[in-house]
Amino acid sequence: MEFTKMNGLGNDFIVWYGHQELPSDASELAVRLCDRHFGIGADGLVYILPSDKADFRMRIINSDGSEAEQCGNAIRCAAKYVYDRKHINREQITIETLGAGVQQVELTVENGAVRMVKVDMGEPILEGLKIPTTLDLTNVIDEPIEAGGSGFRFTAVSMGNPHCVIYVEDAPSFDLEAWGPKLECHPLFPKKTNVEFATVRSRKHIDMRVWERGAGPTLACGTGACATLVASVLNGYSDRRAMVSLKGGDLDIEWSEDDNHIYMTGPAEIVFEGRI
Ligand SMILES: N[C@@H](CCC[C@H](N)C(=O)O)C(=O)O
Repeated sequence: MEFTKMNGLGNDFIVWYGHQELPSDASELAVRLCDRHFGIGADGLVYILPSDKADFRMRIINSDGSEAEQCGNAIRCAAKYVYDRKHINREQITIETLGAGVQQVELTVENGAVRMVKVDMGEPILEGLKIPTTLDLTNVIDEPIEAGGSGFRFTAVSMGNPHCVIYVEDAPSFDLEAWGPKLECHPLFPKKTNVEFATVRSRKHIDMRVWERGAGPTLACGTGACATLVASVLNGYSDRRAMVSLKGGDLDIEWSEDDNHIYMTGPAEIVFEGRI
């Protein structure tokens, strides 16, 4: 099987092109191949498939074998892959996702290769988060949550996949390993959650570190950056457009007042090709 290794700000994927559908063993393959010692090593598998609604369809499997509804860094990688490998010759393309519908993607091309990708990530979902009991389902903003004997406050945002955004004093030095796993599997989130730890540096700049559902600490999370910007606006901390700095680099995120959509702009890279 031939694969391409790609990343978006260090959030890395094994990318497959040419399948008609997700293989039935995709989950086991993800666990084996994403292993950084016994496999190829990656945060997830990305399948670029045919679509009857868009130019392409993307499915993403986390390194633990679970499937995610959406992935911001992977969609930028998929867009670069199909353009650079000449499967499409347009700078505006559409990609269907499992949980966030069809997304419009705009490519910045230099010397025949994609350098930057802007994705219309759609509208953030603030309603219907399956959080039971006392919390108001339509507005889970700055609510208390307890994990491992410690108290935090969180804002819940879905970008098609679930995110729990928590503000901390200094995100880059925050102990992800201590709190990430406990919050990922917190009973408030029946489908588990991605957890973002954020520090607002100014109204236009947010530092964020992520503990991803099904993958643990990754260098970047595109949907997590979008969710963090939305949470920061809802809490009154930031403007509607800000740079979100992750361990692997920066994303430009805008929550448009005109159409309520989130626009994410960032790079994608092909690292190598291989056969397994
Ligand atoms: N890294 C991603 C998100 C990947 C999926 C996530 N782990 C989940 O299970 O929801 C991104 O860039 O958005």
